[in-house]
Amino acid sequence: MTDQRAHPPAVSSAPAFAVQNVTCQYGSYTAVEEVSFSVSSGEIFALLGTNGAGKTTTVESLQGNHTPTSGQVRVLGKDPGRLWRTLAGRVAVISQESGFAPDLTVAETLRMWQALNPRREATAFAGQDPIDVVGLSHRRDAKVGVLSGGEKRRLDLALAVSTGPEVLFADEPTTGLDPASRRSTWEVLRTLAAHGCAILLTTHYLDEAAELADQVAIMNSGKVVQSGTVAQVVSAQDATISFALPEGVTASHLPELVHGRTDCFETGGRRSVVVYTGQLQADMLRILTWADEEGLVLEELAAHPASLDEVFAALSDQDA
Ligand SMILES: Nc1ncnc2c1ncn2[C@@H]1O[C@H](COP(=O)(O)OP(=O)(O)OP(=O)(O)O)[C@@H](O)[C@H]1O
Repeated sequence: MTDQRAHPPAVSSAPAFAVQNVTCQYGSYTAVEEVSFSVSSGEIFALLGTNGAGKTTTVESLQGNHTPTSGQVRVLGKDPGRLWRTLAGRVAVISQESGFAPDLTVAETLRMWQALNPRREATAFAGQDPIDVVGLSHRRDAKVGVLSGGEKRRLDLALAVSTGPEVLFADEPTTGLDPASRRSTWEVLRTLAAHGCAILLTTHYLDEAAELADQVAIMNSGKVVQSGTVAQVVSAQDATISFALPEGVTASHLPELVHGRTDCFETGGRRSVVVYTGQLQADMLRILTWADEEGLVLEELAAHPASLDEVFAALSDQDA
């Protein structure tokens, strides 16, 4: 699979879209509180969070569908609440609810869309039929009403691709897709970004965010509680070192040896230890030096940085 991210994206200095100190209230209930982020051309930004964290409300304010109680929202330099129409064709939206006419075929739906939203020149997938790009060629003449959920998602993507957008708001674009379709959607998103499109991705699939996003923000109870590159976000969580305890060695040696906390467990009559550490390199060096000095062989020795799933679970647990 070609990694389009290997080519540096066309990043300009002005953000393609941004929210600054945005707060959204429904009556007295604060759904989004002082949220800020800014995304440049060619970047993929993943907005993550538990159910009800405030992602949709934030995205709706970027789409001009929700006016924040306070703060500023800009898309391609414009206030989307007032000037959404002027952004037509330049901004594409993949929403969770597709509003397609069920009696039109896939091809007719695309033609109607293109008539309403003229395509920009020299964009990703120039010269290609968007229906082919998303792998819907075999359903070109099928009525939209009979498409499966996954096929409708792909039609959504075809319409988004068809105008060559500068900004794409993609709300859970791979929900309901089989693994192969999911991967091909990732390729399409990467190609759009490689051609300068700024993408806001909301997803509950953390592997998807880890795979695609240049930046992520994790929301919880209306606030951004962690943000940065995936590497920065996972570095905030402890890494693990694990190994089988050699015969005659007890885990009580380890707390003095390492910075992190240790856990011991037994499986199949074999005792193993896990060290949770914020200082992976230093603790690994201490463990290896200790084993070397003691003449021990550490079987099943492994080191793992934290995953986005673990960071997400830890932040959700804190809130709980
Ligand atoms: N129109 C509304 N009136 C009152 N409360 C609302 C309204 N819309 C959303 N909320 C509340 O605001 C909070 C944030 O909702 P939002 O839909 O933004 O969350 P989300 O992160 O997108 O969740 P999910 O992952 O479940 O889609 C939730 O507690 C929700 O119940």
